[in-house]
Amino acid sequence: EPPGLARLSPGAPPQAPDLLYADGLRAYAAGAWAPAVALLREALRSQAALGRARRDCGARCAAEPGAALPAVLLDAPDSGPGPAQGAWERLLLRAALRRAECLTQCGVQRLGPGGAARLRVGSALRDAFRRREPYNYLQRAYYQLKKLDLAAAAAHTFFVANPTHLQMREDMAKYRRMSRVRPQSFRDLETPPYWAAYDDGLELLGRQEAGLALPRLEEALQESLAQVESCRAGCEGPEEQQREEEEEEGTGGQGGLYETIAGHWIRVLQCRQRCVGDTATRPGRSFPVPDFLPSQLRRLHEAHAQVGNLSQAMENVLSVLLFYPEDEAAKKALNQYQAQLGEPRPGLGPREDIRQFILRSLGEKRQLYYAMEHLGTSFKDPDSWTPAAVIPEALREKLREDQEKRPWDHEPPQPKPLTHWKDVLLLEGVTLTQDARQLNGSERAVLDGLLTPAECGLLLQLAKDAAEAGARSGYRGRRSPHTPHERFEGLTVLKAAQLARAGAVGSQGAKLLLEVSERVRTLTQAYFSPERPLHLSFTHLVCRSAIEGEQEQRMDLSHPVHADNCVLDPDTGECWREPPAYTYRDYSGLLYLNDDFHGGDLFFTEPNALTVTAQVRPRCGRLVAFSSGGENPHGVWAVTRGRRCALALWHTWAPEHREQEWTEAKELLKEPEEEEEEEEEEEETPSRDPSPEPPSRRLQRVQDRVGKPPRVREEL
Ligand SMILES: O=C(O)CCC(=O)C(=O)O
Ligand SMILES: [Fe+3]
Repeated sequence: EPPGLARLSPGAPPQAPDLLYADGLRAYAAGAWAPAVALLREALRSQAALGRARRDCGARCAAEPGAALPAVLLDAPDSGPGPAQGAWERLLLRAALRRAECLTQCGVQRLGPGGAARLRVGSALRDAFRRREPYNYLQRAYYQLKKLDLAAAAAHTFFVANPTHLQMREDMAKYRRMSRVRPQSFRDLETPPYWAAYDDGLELLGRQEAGLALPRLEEALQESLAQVESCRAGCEGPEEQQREEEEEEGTGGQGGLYETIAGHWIRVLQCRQRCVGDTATRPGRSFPVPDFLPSQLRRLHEAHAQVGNLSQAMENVLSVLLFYPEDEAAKKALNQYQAQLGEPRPGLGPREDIRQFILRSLGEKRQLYYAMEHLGTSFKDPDSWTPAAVIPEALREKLREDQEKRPWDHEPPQPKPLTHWKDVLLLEGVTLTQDARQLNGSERAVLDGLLTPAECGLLLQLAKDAAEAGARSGYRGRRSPHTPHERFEGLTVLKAAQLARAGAVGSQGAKLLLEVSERVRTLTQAYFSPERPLHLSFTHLVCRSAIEGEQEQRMDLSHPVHADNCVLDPDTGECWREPPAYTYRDYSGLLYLNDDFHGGDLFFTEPNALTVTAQVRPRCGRLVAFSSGGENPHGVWAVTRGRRCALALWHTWAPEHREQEWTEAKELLKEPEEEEEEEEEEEETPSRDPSPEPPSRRLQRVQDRVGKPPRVREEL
């Protein structure tokens, strides 16, 4: 029997997560897949049970009369005559003893002998669980057991929290290629549901569906608050104490009774204050959604106002004002709602949940600032709404200085509305393969999975058909403008639409070209420019082919090093944003369609145009996106065999440089049915589309040619 299985006797109280995990990994290493799965799952279950028990017990014991703090102690120490000297000490410590007793009993009831203390895990393991490491092992074990649905779910769960994990990226691609894995299999087994509610709410709002968005937005807010509570309960657990011991190790943090109590209490408060940020940080991200709660309240009041729920709009906007009393937009909205409501409604105030939340948080901040001023502890206030009055005078000056000195500490480097990221990461299996850091640059990214093999096939066919149509009309594939050793064919979206209209190419391909360019635009905007819309300014499908017999001793490039929106001077490294460069291009995208050619890798260089800093191999569905300026000089190595096709497109912030042809092409490609609706009586003119073929069949043909998705037997 593999090690550790004895731990899994049914009905027994949960075992310690770290022991289970260690046994699970041993079983895994021994290739005992089924026990590995059982143990790893039990480790996750036990860890979750521990969290739940702590939260529930915390809530229950806080509500227990004997264990709650006497009301008299809840007032500030200087608010009038308190209990007689020495009495508060007795009251406080008696309540603490009683609370500890309650928590211990509750833990034993919920988790068996030893309670929560028996299950506590070290910080390294806690981090591993936070990083969702067990899911990486789980997915492989499931895979070995041929449980592909679960394997894909586990892989996805891990990948969500580790979006740049290289191995998992490849594994994910393999799962996607497996015909027996359905898209629904890629589900997240861990992310708390409030993110789904939050994303749904935003999406519905984006579609002007305020009525449908409201329940989701409300759910998101309530569930985020619940998550904050759960996180806060965790702050009272032994882990915090342990962290404290670890941090103080070697610093001789041995105080007396009150120093120790105060020290521990400060840690608990610091931990609690971190909870909103934790709740607002999506799995796999380093930074929280900024102003998570106030911004949800803003959306709520606006949505309520839109559907005419004025009193709820009031409650929510008043809640925003609790965070930011000087918020001009909120004040204006408030006046408007008041005017619309007519007579004043005395009962109408801010939301109770938010009022409580703010009061409690401010109380904690006061204590933390007090300790900072008088005990020298540190506290980095995570909130931007803290009123200045809460910060002691003596600290204000210093904090301001720090802020000026180190702005990056206070402004996270990527304060983008992370909601859009969902689209980037999860849009039909798109994955972030390399980010700017991995590509040694500032604004660069490689994303994979934008096209299926069938779609690449369709676009390649389009390029081929268009080239043949050109040849028939006496227009031979030109030599490349960049090198005499290659041929070069470019097809714009408008040309593609015209050819489709004339029946020279399939309209499927032409439509796909439009659709895909929009897909790239959406992703590029989400990734690089979420707060400012990007427009397509130019799109074309480019194929470069090696001219046979002219490849010996080639020294030149397929595309010399250049920047896309400025004229690069390699001698000085400067880049002049002036004509003949296309100065209005802001972001570039290259979406590759194939890899069956030699050479042709894209590379980035230093501004000297010589030193290569990163290199990308084209392949079907891979998008390289980057800012178009002098920070991204790039070129293409010679294509020495075969034909390399890519969709090259540029995005602009300037609406006046939006591609007109795109709209024209869209018009041209409108379904005949749609046109018929407009011009009801028009006869169908067969010349337009000589041999219409049902789209499904045409797609099928492409699939036949590209080959079925390989039934992957590869070792993961
Ligand atoms: O095809 C490529 O990989 C790069 C092309 C390019 O840089 C351009 O057209 O500006
Ligand atoms: Fe370029």
